[in-house]
Amino acid sequence: MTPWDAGRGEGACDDGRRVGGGERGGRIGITAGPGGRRQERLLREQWRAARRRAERWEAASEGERRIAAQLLMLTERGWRLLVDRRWPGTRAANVDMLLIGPGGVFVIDVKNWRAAPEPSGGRLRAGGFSRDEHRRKLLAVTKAAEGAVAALGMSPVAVRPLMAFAGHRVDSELGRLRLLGEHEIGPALLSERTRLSAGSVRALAEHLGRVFPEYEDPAAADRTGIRTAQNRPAATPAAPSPADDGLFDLDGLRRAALDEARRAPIEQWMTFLDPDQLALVRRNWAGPARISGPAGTGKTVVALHRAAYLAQRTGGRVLYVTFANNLPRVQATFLATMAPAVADRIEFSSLHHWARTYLQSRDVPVRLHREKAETAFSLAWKHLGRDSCLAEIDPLPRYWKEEIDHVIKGRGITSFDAYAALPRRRRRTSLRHPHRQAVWALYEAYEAQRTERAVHDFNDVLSLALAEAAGRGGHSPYTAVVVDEVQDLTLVGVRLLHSLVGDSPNGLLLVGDGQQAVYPGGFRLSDAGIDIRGDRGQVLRANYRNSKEIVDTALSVVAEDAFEDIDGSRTPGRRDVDLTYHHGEVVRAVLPSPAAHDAALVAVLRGLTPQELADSAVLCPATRAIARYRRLLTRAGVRVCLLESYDGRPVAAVKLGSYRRAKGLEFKRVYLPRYEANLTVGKEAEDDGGTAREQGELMRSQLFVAMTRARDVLWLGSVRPSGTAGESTDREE
Ligand SMILES: Nc1ncnc2c1ncn2[C@@H]1O[C@H](COP(=O)(O)OP(=O)(O)OP(=O)(O)O)[C@@H](O)[C@H]1O
Repeated sequence: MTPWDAGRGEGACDDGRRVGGGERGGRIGITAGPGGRRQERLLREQWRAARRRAERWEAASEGERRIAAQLLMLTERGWRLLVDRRWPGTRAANVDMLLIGPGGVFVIDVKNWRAAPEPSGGRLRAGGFSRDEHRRKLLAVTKAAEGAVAALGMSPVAVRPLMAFAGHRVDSELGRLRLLGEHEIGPALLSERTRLSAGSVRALAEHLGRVFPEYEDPAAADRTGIRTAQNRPAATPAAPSPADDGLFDLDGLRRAALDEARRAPIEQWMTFLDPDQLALVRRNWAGPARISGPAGTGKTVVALHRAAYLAQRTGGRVLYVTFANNLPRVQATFLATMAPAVADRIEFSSLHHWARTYLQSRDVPVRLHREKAETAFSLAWKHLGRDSCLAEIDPLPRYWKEEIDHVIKGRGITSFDAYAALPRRRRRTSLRHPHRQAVWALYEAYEAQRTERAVHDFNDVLSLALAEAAGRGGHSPYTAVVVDEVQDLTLVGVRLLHSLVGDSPNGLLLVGDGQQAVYPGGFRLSDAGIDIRGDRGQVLRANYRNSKEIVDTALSVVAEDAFEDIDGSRTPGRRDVDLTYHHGEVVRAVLPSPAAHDAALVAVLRGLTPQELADSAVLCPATRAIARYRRLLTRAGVRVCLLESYDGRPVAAVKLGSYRRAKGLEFKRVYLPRYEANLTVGKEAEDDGGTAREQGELMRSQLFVAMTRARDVLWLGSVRPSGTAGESTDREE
């Protein structure tokens, strides 16, 4: 029985019957029937041939030769193996093997130990003795390999250290280090998810072959255990610096990787980054840092790679937080695909969920009760709001609830004096002193009603967590905190996250874009006591998601809406964006009636292939519309997956959700039925002193976010009764 048979029997393939190519790294496929028997025969022949080739190596043991033979089997499936290489920058140190294949780059140290390895307390032991120096050396060589592949734009998350043990059965992990026995190594590597194309494997192997030249000190033969007996070069060339490495068409490599990713489902994750992005992933920052940039510039990509990189480097835990509930699930799925070795050390959570769990773990009672808190507000509004001067500005309670949530409680304001003097960021409607007094009275009445009911609202949860975190002594459980979509957090939320890591080097990373704020209110980083200076504030500028047509359409919605970012800078709505993607198109479907509009939407969705449908989303401004389109589509036989249930794994259904929930996500095709309905809000009301203008601006921001989710097609549905001036159909649907 070959180790490959063993792998099959132990479930290295999902169903033990298939595969070959696809999402796994060129895995061996055995199917039942005559074809399966043929494949099995081929497999056995390959194994015998690999064993013969491995015999040519002067390996110290039969077990090591078996490992070599297993890796040679991989070379039949598009993997490249570099054996016994010199560690650049050292004279005597060597690297046993570098293996490059669809599953990534593996830096391999082969061990022929009598005793089995015992990972314990983050250290490596065997036979009762510490063997940790071997772990440390392998991690150091891996770092050199990460630096080498970075020259080709490859993220460090695709490089993994691996110790292979001759004569033992092992399959475990020690931090980012994978420990595999001679039986386990082949099947384990083949079941790695595909992340590199054949062209990338070739280019990386050639590049690494030059950076890590063949080892040539014959005296070291015994030490390395495995070495080629033939064709040893007479002299070893010096390792070229990446800059001298003129043989690579880096852009070509990246383009090929991208073309491949674009054909794949939208959930495919990236291994190659651009040099600016990669530099941010690997950067050493002396304190809190911030990455901003327009929609689609790769902020989340960088943040996820950075989280994985920090988890790899530090061995500690990383907290990755966003405001929205659904996003952490999706991002956790992406990260687990991209960097499985560290996935269990990166915690993805929405801010409120994290705060509640944290308070529970500290035995702080939390009585979050949304409905009772809403009742408390309704009563306060009835008694003190609706007949006050506030009703002159906006007779509906919603605006005033937002004022309390986002401006007063969200910013941790606890006295009227502080509120009276507060610049109300991102709130356009100006409030004079009597209005602020009325708001404060409403706030106090709400707090009294809420306290009477003994319940908390969402802001209370964050304030309680902040008080607890600020008062706690000892070490934080996190070495780093990454905050995505930071513009939607409240000031108290940002203070809370800052308190977990303080100003420690590489501790806090804030990622976001003020133009995509979809909640009212705002704050400045300086209000949170976070000082981001010099190179710790970085801006990404190249949009990788949207074509010019889509960007122009989205920007035209917010063109008049200048916005203030969390660093206090003011930017015009129509900002400059560097475009790199050119394939997306805008399709406008202008229909004479709501019924015709909906029929057109259904028709276009029904015309999609299952894969196209899976890469599509229908986005609506409000919950009522979502319920309506859900019924409509389901009745028409179009499978629907609500965005709140989507977790980033490919699912054969069109996604459906609100503009807000689509935040941070992207789809190949985005359908916005009746998109223009919100465009006019607040336009007529311009400066009448009311809140319509501000609310219109918020709706436009949300529509902007929804539009910029589209990569290949942005479908804009609208209704204009026949004969209405300006009717047009840019493309028949
Ligand atoms: N270097 C790159 N080369 C090619 N594509 C890239 C690159 N960086 C990011 N992308 C792709 O661009 C798209 C946008 O990336 P991402 O979601 O990280 O952007 P973002 O700035 O967070 O967007 P938003 O703010 O709109 O949510 C993704 O499809 C991502 O895979």
